[in-house]
Amino acid sequence: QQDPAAQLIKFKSSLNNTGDLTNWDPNVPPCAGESPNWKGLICNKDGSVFGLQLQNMGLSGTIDMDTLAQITSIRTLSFINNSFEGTLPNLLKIGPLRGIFLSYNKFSGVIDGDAFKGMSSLRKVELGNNNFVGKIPISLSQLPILVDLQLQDNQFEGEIPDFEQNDLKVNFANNKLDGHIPKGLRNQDPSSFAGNDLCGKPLSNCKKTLNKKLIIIIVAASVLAVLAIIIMTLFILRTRKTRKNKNIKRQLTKPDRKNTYKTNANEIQMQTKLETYKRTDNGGKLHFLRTDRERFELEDLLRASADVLGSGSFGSSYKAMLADRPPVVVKRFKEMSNVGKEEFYAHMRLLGSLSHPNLLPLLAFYYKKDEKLLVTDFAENGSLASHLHVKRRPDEPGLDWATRLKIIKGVAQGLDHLYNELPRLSLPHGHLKSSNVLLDDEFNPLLSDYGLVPVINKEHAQHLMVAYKSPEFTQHKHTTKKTDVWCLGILILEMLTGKFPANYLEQGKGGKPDLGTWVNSVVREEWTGEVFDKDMKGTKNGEGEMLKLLKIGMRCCEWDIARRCDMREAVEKIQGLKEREDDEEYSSYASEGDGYSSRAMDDDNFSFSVTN
Ligand SMILES: Nc1ncnc2c1ncn2[C@@H]1O[C@H](COP(=O)(O)OP(=O)(O)OP(=O)(O)O)[C@@H](O)[C@H]1O
Repeated sequence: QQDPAAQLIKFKSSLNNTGDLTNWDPNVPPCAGESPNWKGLICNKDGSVFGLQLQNMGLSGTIDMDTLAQITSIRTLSFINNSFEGTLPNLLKIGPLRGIFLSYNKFSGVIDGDAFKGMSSLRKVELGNNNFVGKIPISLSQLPILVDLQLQDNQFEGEIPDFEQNDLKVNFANNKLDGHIPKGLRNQDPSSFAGNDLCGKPLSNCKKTLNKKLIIIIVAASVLAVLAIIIMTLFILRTRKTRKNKNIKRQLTKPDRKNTYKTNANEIQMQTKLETYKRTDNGGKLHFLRTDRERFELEDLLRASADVLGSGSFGSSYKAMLADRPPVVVKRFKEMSNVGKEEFYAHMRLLGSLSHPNLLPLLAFYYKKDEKLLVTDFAENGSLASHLHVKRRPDEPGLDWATRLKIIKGVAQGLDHLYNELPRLSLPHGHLKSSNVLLDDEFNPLLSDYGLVPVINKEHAQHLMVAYKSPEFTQHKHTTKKTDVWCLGILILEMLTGKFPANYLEQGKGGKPDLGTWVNSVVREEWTGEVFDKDMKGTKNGEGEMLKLLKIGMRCCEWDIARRCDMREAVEKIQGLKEREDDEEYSSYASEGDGYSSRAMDDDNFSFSVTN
């Protein structure tokens, strides 16, 4: 890049009223490492310029984007509360910008629809309290990782484009906007839309929609009245079995935290299913795999009452309440014919021989050519996924930091055991994700669905198993021993941020960022303080260890396999995290608490930058 000092001096020459910038001295380097020598700069550790923060300085004149674009390390520009006039500067000149802050100036005019087109790194856009007119530029709604958009107190008019970004917070108050509030913004605070002519959630219903709805309801009611007799007759004519099946559907409700669907109908479903097994496989039997458990037979399962736990990528899972013993889980697998019967039996025996406090034991299996059942223990506290992502009651606390740390340590130990015991498998786990981390009554983690890659049909595995969402597979169609490490990294980031990775797995679809972009946006931005799950309590003094874990997660998610750590290193680093406050170095970052408002992180280091 061009000499940044010279470029900054040139940039300054197009500004008026630069009394606050007198220490911009061409003979002194702008940055000494991450400490700025010149006022209003944010510096990277390597001494390059990360951003300009020229706020409240009475500046006016021209923001010379061509000159700033010569400083290729620039990622954020703030000119809040100055006296700049004219149209929006051409931001596309600095494509990788992550933040642009122009609120409280006198900018005016229409902003071109494409003004933000392709700025895929842009996360924060603040244009509030100016005099912009015309439509909200549609390209803003297409920014994949936008989280903060402030357009309040301008004169934007017309309808709001369809914003659909996850985690986006907007403020459109006091403009001249009208029409429906788009679906993707229904969860925003109502005050963000005040002072416009908008309708629909979170504001009151739109009149037209109400009329339409009323008409629909009246028409539907008349049609229903006419058809009522026919429907009644049909009901009477239905067979008893059909009625039962309808009940099954009706009675299903949303899962609770332990993912159980409480309904008697499910019992019938499971028993019918298992009876089918018995009939079609010559009275085939359940192959029990453990010597450390009391044995049970298929008949015991048939007699058990059962709840549906849920349906995953392979089939449904049921919780079966056997008489006089703890409940077990029966999971149906439809796509498990990758190997012949003998090989399948051998592989099940191998998995059934594994024993570790952090592995959900495989108790038994049932074999049929195109469908298999695997029987495991039931985990009392459901899955990690449900604790992170299912909506809680207000009185239910989220998982605190100490519990999350205990869980990730257990996960690491379980993986370590799999790597030691299944050295011949290239993917000893293969399907590591938060719904396959189950929690016992004391919130100890138990890994499930491990070691199954060899028996799952290849096409199905590649379509649905987590390991095949890794960058090495999506890009180069191969997996390695480090692929499980990538899954571990995603799990770590999910636990720390509370975000659901599946939302990011549909690569590039619907304007969503692909998973890689999401991971990068989590770890590379200067918002480390914001990144942690707000529902994670007990973080006081734990920030240093949380940051260390974030860094481990990032190392595990490294796209470049050569740079990604291996399982051994990941496990050792996780085990090295301190659990107790009085441990030495526990609160290594805590003392810096008040001095920063945001933090930046690069591949090898965390760095802190003062922005306010
Ligand atoms: N042994 C178990 N104890 C308690 N809950 C379980 C158990 N096994 C599965 N569950 C829960 O039941 C639900 C359905 O699980 P299932 O394994 O069928 O699908 P999944 O994990 O969501 O997806 P996949 O099939 O890709 O693994 C999940 O929420 C899971 O966490």
